[in-house]
Amino acid sequence: MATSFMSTSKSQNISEDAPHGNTIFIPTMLANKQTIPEQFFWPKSETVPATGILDAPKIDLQVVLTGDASSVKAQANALRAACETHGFFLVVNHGVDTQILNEALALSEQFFIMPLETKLKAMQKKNSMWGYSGAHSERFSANLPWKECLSFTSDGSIVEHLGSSLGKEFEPMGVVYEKYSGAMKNLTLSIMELLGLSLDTGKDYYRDFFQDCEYITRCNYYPRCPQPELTQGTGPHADPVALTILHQEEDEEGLEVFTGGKWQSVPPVPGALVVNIGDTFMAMTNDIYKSCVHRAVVNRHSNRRSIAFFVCPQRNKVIRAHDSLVGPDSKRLYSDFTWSQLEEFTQECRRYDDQTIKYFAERLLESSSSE
Ligand SMILES: C=C1C[C@]23C[C@@]1(O)CC[C@H]2[C@]1(C)CCC[C@@](C)(C(=O)O)[C@H]1[C@@H]3C(=O)O
Ligand SMILES: O=C(O)CCC(=O)C(=O)O
Ligand SMILES: [Fe+2]
Repeated sequence: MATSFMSTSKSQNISEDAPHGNTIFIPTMLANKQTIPEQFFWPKSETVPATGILDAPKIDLQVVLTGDASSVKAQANALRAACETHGFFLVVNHGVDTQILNEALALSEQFFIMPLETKLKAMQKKNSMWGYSGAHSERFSANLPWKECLSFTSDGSIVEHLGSSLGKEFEPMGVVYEKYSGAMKNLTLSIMELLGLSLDTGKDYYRDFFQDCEYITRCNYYPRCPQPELTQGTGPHADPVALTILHQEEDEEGLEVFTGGKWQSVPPVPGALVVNIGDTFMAMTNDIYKSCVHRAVVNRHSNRRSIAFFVCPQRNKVIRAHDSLVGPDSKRLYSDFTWSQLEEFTQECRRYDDQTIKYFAERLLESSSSE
């Protein structure tokens, strides 16, 4: 099937063999138009503006790692209060090198403003999370998010992947994202220690479980949009993974959380990283901690960049709530599962949204009761 690419210049000679026969939409090439294609329209119910600012606690990691017992307990209690309600918190004094954080953001923008031909060389292939995506239009044909993504998975060298798909001149870019991912992995393990303390499962319980975790480092680019009120940068969803560490650029708002019955903005805080509980960790707490619905909105005046570090358990490890978290008066809400099963469900069975884990849990219970 011939495939067209939505670009500003019809004469642009670009590849005709887009994956899966979809029309590929490239938001950076649509940003200067007066209107947006209808494929980017989202239901009005999902584009209700935010009416509040989230009060997310600032967890000081230096205090957690070096403070006295009472200071650590105070941090653990603040973390618990946030995770029991909306699952979002900020980490400050996180120890991640500011230069790596800034370089990773800057390099992502350099990639997204490159010619389409270059970006298409790194196009995501079917059933692979690795690579470039233009509004996920290679996968979906409606409710497209107004964003472009470049995702790096932990199953291989980012340097080799970029070098082989884009050319040796991109290998230094791979070095930056390998350093970035390594720093985020270390930060993840420190956060897992505090989560263990906050749940009284012990400092090492989740740290040990996620020692061999998988991850996806995803650069998001949200170009300015001529009709932001009609679309979404990233639609309402809960992250299916265990934990997400989000680095958002300091002078652009966009991230919003649905909690307290309304959308609430999570404005950038200089020096802070945003962390949110994902569905997998919520299941590991038998829903004591919440994986909240969130989204990213866009605007007509400026671009926005973010880098999401998605933490997933090693794909065949059994995900099961610690016995101490399933009280005598409560039942296990999830049958045992693996990340591999949940990831397949998100990619194959239905498009990811704010109900996915509910449907997945029902599917698990059905299959375990039929065994
Ligand atoms: C397993 C995953 C699927 C998505 C990336 C991720 O690694 C974790 C978050 C998921 C996602 C961001 C949730 C919202 C919808 C989605 C399609 C997106 O907007 O990017 C999801 C990601 C995906 O590429 O499927
Ligand atoms: O870019 C953002 O602010 C949020 C992105 C997000 O929620 C995601 O990629 O899962
Ligand atoms: Fe998310």
